[in-house]
Amino acid sequence: MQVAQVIVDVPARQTNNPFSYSIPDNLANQIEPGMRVQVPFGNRKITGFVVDICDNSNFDGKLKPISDLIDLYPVINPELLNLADWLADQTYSFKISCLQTMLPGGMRTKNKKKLIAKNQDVIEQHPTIFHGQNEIEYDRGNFDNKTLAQILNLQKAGEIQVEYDLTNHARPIMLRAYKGVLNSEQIDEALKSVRKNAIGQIKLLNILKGQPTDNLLLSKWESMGVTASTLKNAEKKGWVSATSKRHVRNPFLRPVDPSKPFKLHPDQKNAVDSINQAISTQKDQVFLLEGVTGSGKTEVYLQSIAHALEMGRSALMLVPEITLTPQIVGRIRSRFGDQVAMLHSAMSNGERYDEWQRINTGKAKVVVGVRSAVFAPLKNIGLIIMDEEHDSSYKQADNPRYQTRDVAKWRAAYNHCPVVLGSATPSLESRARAMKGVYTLLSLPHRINRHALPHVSIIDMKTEMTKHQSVMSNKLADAIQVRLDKHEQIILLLNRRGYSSFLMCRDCGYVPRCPNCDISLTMHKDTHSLNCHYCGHTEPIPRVCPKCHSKRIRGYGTGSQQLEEQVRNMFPTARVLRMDVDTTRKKGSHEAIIDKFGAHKADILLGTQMIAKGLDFPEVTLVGVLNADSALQFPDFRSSERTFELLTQVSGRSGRADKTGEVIIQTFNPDHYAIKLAQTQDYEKFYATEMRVRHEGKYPPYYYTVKLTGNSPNENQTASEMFGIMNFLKKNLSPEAIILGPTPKTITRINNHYYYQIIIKYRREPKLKPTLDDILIQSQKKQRQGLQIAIDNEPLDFM
Ligand SMILES: Nc1ncnc2c1ncn2[C@@H]1O[C@H](COP(=O)(O)OP(=O)(O)OP(=O)(O)O)[C@@H](O)[C@H]1O
Ligand SMILES: [Zn+2]
Ligand SMILES: [Zn+2]
Repeated sequence: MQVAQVIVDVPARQTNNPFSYSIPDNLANQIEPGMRVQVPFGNRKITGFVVDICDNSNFDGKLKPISDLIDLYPVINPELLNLADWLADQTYSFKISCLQTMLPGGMRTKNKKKLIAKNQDVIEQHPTIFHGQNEIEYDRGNFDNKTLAQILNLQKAGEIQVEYDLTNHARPIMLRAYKGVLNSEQIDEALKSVRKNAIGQIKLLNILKGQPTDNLLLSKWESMGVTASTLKNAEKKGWVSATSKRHVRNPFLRPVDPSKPFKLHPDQKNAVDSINQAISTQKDQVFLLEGVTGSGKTEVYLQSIAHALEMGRSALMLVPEITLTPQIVGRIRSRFGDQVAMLHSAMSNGERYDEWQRINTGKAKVVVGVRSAVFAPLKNIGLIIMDEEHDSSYKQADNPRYQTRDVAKWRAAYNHCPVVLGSATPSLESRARAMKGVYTLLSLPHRINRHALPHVSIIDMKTEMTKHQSVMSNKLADAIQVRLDKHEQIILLLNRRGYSSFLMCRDCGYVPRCPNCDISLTMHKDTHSLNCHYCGHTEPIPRVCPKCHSKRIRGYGTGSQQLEEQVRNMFPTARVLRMDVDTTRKKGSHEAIIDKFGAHKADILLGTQMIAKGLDFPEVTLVGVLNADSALQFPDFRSSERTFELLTQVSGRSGRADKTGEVIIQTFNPDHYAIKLAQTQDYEKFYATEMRVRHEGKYPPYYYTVKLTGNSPNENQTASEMFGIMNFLKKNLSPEAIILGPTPKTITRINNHYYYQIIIKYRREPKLKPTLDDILIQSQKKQRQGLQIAIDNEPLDFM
């Protein structure tokens, strides 16, 4: 008897141990690891992943059998099954959540499925399955195990295709395709038989004469001047045969012109040579490609990907959330065409599924995507690239709380291929590893255009005058005018969305706060509302103060909406675009803004940090940062690094082509080292300074860290549970481990839940892993009492 080991999905009773279920005899050898099944659990049926199959006669038949198959082929391949084990261990999360994370959204729930026959023969040979239809809905109730076994065999043999029906919109679209079936003599005969004025038919026959007999889509025939009705007629006469081809939704909104590789500059060539060497020798070496903004890192990626493809292998390129994607994807597609698949959070479930399918079946060899694409089912990976490796979007905030970099390195080791971490401002962790020789450092110290980096000036807002109560200094306003006069483009960064950051009564000082969270509400003028950016609460903007009824209630702290209004008033003839979360909600709006600005149909692009990174607009010669202090204000050990990185990245958008660029940074902290060093864009000095700060404060990369967060609707309960955990940690860890807290989080209450945290800092702590595993298992019981515990290995922040 065969036994399936199944990781089940029971939210309140999670465990990493699989449960055993018997496989019904007539499905023996049909079920594979990586398929999802339904199994009985208590008196319910639940879903789970098969992780192993064993032939074991020790089980005496008391095992309950698997009740249903959810997948008809493995949706998790052997590499990813292995990875899930490691990931669960690394991130203190349950295997089930790791496995679910690996599937594209939309496939995580139970979907309807369709079986599509490859051709007429399959339909005719299996009347009990297809009943003469080309495609049927797969419903488990309709088939006994024997028929199911037949279906599984057919799918393995490629005779039928299994489609997941994700939503109504995502239903596969079938297109008609026709191919010629006559030989040339038959064609000549047919030509003689048709009437002289049957122009369509004559045209079709002549095309058939010159063409190999491939299946061509109707649209293709139409582009050659053959109509659908001509083809239908020809089908009746037996000149052509018809089939249906599945239409793959195309997530790439616009066509891209092909591009040729550039002749590399010496630094670029050096980098490409080293990377390609590692690809050729199948070495899982990690490179840190440190290149100033505009130094041609992307070209290095492209030529290394080309080499991996030449070696018959695939390539995975990861980019940060949303911002970079449209421009970078365009550049990759222009080089590698249809081999490229994209995985992106702004895609629909259907689009993501289609791309996932193209990757899974080996049709797509190059994957470009955000964080979750690190789980793309690519096989035989020859190169993994992480662009902007320092970016915070690479760390997942929810379970499993993984760092993409670590997953990338795991996959590189598994596939015997190199990883390239690219950045102008590498994370301190990565740079420190490069200094120790764990990573190989490759550097691109010059801009491609050989211009110096843009000139950066700092404006002290404590002393600077501003125009008409605006957030803009006179100097910045003047500089904008100069560029407008020269028809050059400008980027303005204000890292705060909404209209005003809060509302305050000038008479009594009242500030409207969120009823569910410990935070003031943000004013949004377009929706005429006060919004909470944490829980989504909204309420109307009051006309009078709810407390003292004064009419003098006003917004404070300019957000991007208000900046847009101010800029339009100050420069009435300038064409202005705004890019932030609020203007890019609609699908395609992000690309639309980038396209419009790229085509110079606007003069000023303003927005939040979305505009800071990766964009490559040659006409931009001025970048203005309205409030460089936004990130510095956070009480966190990484706030200097974030500030330096943001300022350096946004400065890098200026002067990328033949015109020299300029940057103006407004700040209330002109003497802070992160701002001063961003002015000279001196990463080396920043690295040295910040490493000293981290050393003194016992922060990463000198110390490893873990953050434990607890929350519940009851503050006392949260606090006392967290004290219990702290005592447990103290008892189990060595005296060298530093345990901070429990303390309330910076924003203690979110959505009426109270948050407390404990930080552990350590250098070597062999007992930490078992202790935290224990806490994870214990947290299952606590969860039933309303307390949620999260363990974050190497958290991004201590807030
Ligand atoms: N060898 C080359 N010859 C000519 N032009 C090049 C070469 N390499 C890159 N370029 C061009 O130089 C510009 C800057 O390069 P690229 O965008 O790749 O830099 P980057 O380092 O990735 O930038 P950033 O990190 O600032 O986003 C691009 O427009 C690119 O097409
Ligand atoms: Zn008031
Ligand atoms: Zn709220």
